[in-house]
Amino acid sequence: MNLLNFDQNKKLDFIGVGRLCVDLNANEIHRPMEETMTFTKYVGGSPANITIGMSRLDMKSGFIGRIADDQMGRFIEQYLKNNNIDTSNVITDKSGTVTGLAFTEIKSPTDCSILMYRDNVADLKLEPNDVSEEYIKQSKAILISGTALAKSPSREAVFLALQYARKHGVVVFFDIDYRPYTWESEQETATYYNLAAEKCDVIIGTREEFDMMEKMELYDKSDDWITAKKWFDYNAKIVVIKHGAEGSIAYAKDGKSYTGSIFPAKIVKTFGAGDSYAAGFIYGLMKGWKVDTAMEFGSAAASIVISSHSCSDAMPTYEQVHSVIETHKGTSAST
Ligand SMILES: Nc1ncnc2c1ncn2[C@@H]1O[C@H](COP(=O)(O)OP(=O)(O)O)[C@@H](O)[C@H]1O
Ligand SMILES: O=C(O)C[C@@H](O)[C@H](O)C(=O)COP(=O)(O)O
Repeated sequence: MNLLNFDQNKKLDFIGVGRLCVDLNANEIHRPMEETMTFTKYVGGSPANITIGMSRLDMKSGFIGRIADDQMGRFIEQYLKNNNIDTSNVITDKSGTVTGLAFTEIKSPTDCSILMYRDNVADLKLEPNDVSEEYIKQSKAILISGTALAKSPSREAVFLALQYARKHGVVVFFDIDYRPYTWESEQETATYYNLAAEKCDVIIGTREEFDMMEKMELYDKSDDWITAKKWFDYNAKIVVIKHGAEGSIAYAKDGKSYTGSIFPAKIVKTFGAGDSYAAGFIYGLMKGWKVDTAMEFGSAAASIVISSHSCSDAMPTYEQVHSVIETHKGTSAST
């Protein structure tokens, strides 16, 4: 029995919801931001990156979000179009908002950080009115990213998207994508994350992100199985907990669990691992693969992106991911 049911009659495969931003990745790597002089501009924002990843894997994709009425906003829209992503539900915000910027600092392959400029950003102005029931209804799956829950009206827009998805049998993927700087308090954060997670079919997050959601629980210490099983009483069929270079673990509602291996990488920077893993993993599940096969595909996609300078632009094609898997067949790169 399939854990997830993707309605093959729907004309779109996948819709990303939420943040469309710009990444400015340091060109002079292995030095602190203070000494970095030049940056390369890429489309960014976790759900944008994942949707670009899905489109590179030939999934028919669209996006629901707001962009700023500025040069950066137009750059994002054009890039999505160039990547075959339907932008009919990407709205230009005319209220004077700006594009969210993420400056990345690459001090070493393992010491990377992000400096965010997110005051008055267009993505958080997404309104319930922007969310079309008809559009969501015609997709096999949607992806919600937690950062869009941080502020109204984007928060309400996401809950409406979740409601439409559930009503029309659209599979909901939830990438926790917790960015502390967008939130007011830990209690507020945990409250909205938990409310959203209840409505999702697949929940993907790092151990630290799930710990944030469990702030109000009385657990002594974090435990992946305890984390996962709570969600099977709601709508979840699969819960994935990512552990960075140690790989990942997935629990399924049917009681099975799967350990995800990692692939060796010539790491340039660590960010982008989660977004590329998500794209590869979701692709595998949508193809009807077994959970561990989808995890392997996600890990191989991540190894490609962390070996590259960008997140969005480095999202791999099927052939690229397949070639990494073939190259490492039989070697034990796994945890
Ligand atoms: N150092 C690494 N080498 C190879 N693969 C990695 C490395 N770090 C992360 N990955 C891959 O990317 C996945 C997601 O990474 P993780 O760091 O947990 O997520 P996030 O980027 O969301 O914090 C991991 O499960 C693993 O497959
Ligand atoms: O999500 C953002 O706003 C920034 C991303 O575009 C950025 O490149 C990044 O941090 C990706 O993060 P990850 O995939 O969760 O590691």
